[in-house]
Amino acid sequence: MIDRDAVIAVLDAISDPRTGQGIVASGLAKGLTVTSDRAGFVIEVAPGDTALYAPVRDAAEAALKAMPGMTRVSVVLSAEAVPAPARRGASLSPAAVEQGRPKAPVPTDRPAHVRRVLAIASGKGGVGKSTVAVNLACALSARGLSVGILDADVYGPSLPTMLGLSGKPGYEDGAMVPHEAHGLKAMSVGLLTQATDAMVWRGPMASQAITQMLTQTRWGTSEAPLDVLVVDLPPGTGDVQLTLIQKTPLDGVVIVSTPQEVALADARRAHTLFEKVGVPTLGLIENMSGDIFGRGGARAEAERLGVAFLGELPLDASLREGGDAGRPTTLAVPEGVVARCFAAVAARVSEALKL
Ligand SMILES: Nc1ncnc2c1ncn2[C@@H]1O[C@H](COP(=O)(O)OP(=O)(O)OP(=O)(O)O)[C@@H](O)[C@H]1O
Repeated sequence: MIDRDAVIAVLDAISDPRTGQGIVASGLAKGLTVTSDRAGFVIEVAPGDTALYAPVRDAAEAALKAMPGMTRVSVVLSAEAVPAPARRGASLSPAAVEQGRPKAPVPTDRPAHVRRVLAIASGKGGVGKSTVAVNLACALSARGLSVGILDADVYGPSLPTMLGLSGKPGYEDGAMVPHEAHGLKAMSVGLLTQATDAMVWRGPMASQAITQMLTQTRWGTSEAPLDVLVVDLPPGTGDVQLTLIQKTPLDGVVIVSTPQEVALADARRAHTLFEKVGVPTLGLIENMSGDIFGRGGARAEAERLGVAFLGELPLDASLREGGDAGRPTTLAVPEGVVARCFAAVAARVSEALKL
């Protein structure tokens, strides 16, 4: 059983050559995902810095692989198209936003026979976005809706683990056939590629692959359309996310945050990004709410932003265990606190999306 703190300690023993700090402490390791036997994250650097950071990636990979119980490690070194400081501005600049939804009300990438597309986003990695995506999908399905889930989290695809999926999707009449798990139709970038194949997942290729999975998967048919497709986005507000949300006809987004200020600041940034491209934020969910991280931060933030607060999920070992075992807690313990929380969120989301 790999412990997230142990992973962070291992990574912080490696220095960021620019700052001299540990690579987690310096913010270099992004989107860190730790499951029971795997870990992965992404290092985003300016194009001129790849040679400088390649040894850091190699050292991190070697150090993680040496941890007892670790079966798969994915460290992605990704060079941005423009240097990082300029990129952040560009993500939210009027020029970027100009290309957004309001000017293009009928995006071409709408998947066929899918009534609504709901994104699950977070400003920060590791806040429980995938956990929320999977459990919310189950809760929507429990309302009698036909539900699909697309794991677009190129930095750390966790759907295969969380739903117990393996094997490539089928292919029929020019379209991919999604897996079925717990009544959900499911696709994940993790099923299409080895996550260790770092180079494949550079920005532009990542969004291309996701667009393909979105539009070339048989989610529904004319007789049996899919009611809602839940898309688990990669964490953050960088290029991959921007391209995706500009290309994808999202009907709404649910933003997941932990209660700490750092996570909330990123959640705020995510909300701003979606707002600017015309995708309504259906609400904020506070995850890992409770003693360790505090409570109530996301509710207050939702109020400040003028969006709905959808609920708080406690820090609960069953969520982690359910995720690791491929059995979402919402289904495993249907009368529990977690399932009740997601049932309420599903009701509000259904209403907002007119499902
Ligand atoms: N409320 C919770 N209580 C306990 N563990 C949780 C909770 N929510 C999520 N986790 C665990 O935290 C880890 C990270 O969660 P998850 O993969 O859902 O986050 P994420 O935001 O999708 O991460 P990333 O963006 O880095 O892919 C997982 O091991 C998950 O099981």
